[in-house]
Amino acid sequence: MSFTSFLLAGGFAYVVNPLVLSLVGLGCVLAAWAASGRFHPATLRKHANGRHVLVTGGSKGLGKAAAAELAQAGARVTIVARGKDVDSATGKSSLDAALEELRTLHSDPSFVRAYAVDLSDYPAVVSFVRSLRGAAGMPDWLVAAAGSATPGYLADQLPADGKREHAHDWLMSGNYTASVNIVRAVVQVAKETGAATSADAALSVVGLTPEQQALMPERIVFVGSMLSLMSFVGYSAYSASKYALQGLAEGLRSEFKPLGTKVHVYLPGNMDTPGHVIENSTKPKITAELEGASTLVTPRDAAQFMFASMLNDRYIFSNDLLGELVRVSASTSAPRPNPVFEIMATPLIAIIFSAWVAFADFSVAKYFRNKAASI
Ligand SMILES: CCCCCCCCCCCCCCCC(=O)[C@@H](N)CO
Repeated sequence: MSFTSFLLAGGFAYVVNPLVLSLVGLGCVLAAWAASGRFHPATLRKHANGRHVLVTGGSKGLGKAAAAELAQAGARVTIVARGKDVDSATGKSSLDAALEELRTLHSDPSFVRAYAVDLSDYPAVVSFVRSLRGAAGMPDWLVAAAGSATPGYLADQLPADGKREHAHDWLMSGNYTASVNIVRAVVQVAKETGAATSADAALSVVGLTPEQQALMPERIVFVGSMLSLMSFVGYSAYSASKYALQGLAEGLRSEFKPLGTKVHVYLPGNMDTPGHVIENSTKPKITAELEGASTLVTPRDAAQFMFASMLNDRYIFSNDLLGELVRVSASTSAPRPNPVFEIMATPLIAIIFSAWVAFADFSVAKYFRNKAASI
């Protein structure tokens, strides 16, 4: 064997083979991802028809789009939002407007309900769940879609005058605390049922007696973001709250499994929503430039992808192709739907992702260099 053919054989074994394997893995991962996100209205109808679904943040954006799909699928839908913002033209809050709109989509308008609740206020959330239980029963599914984004540099988001309420605090309360509160309130109201007997103690699972277990939802989906698994300039406050949500979901996925409660985390990219318009008003230019890599989707497409993936029992998923790559390369305790293909694809994704991070650091440096040069 000549030295050249030795090198070629070595090169093939060490570079081409792994590359081919990685590409095959990636192809299979992406094919499975696309298939699991394909929405079939009949499938949602089959699973959601007659179920009671509670949607937080249901007055706008993804929450409202999700509620619309559910209403069309014949679910009993309850939306919750703060409901404080009143449209000066119509005199109606976004919550009332969404309720009206959703009722037109349902074959039985009385199946759609709306409650104005500040989800960051735990006692208020508990009394809401108590009254919901009386009015419509406990939810079969819980879609925790409440949240918002106010990007900005940390140096521009310092607490003013010792005021506690600033981006790093209120994104935590609006995105994380609001979501954990609704889950805790549902569990708390479930725990108010039935006096515990000694038999219950033996049969209790993760702190709930059989009677209480029956009141737990079948599915809980937390709406995170691609920024639950990565971050960059301008998103420190937002991303922290979305990482927190992801950690919560990861713990609860394991804990609620013996109850038969399936936990999911959805990691959308950017969506064409009222919230997106607001966030763009405080978004640094460089932040917008870096996230340009993800495409804007309609909340309806995002909601459909979410339900399709949930019903395919994906635990953590993104509708964005880059989001799927980020998920596959993330090192978490999330179960993998296709472990073999994902492990095969990982080296290639890790190379692309590292290149992106280097590119992002370079872009940030260049942005501020050019900014300084422009004056
Ligand atoms: C192999 C992997 C390559 C990785 C490339 C990463 C691309 C970065 C795109 C980040 C987009 C962030 C979208 C979420 C935005 C969001 O949640 C807020 N705008 C809130 O609304």
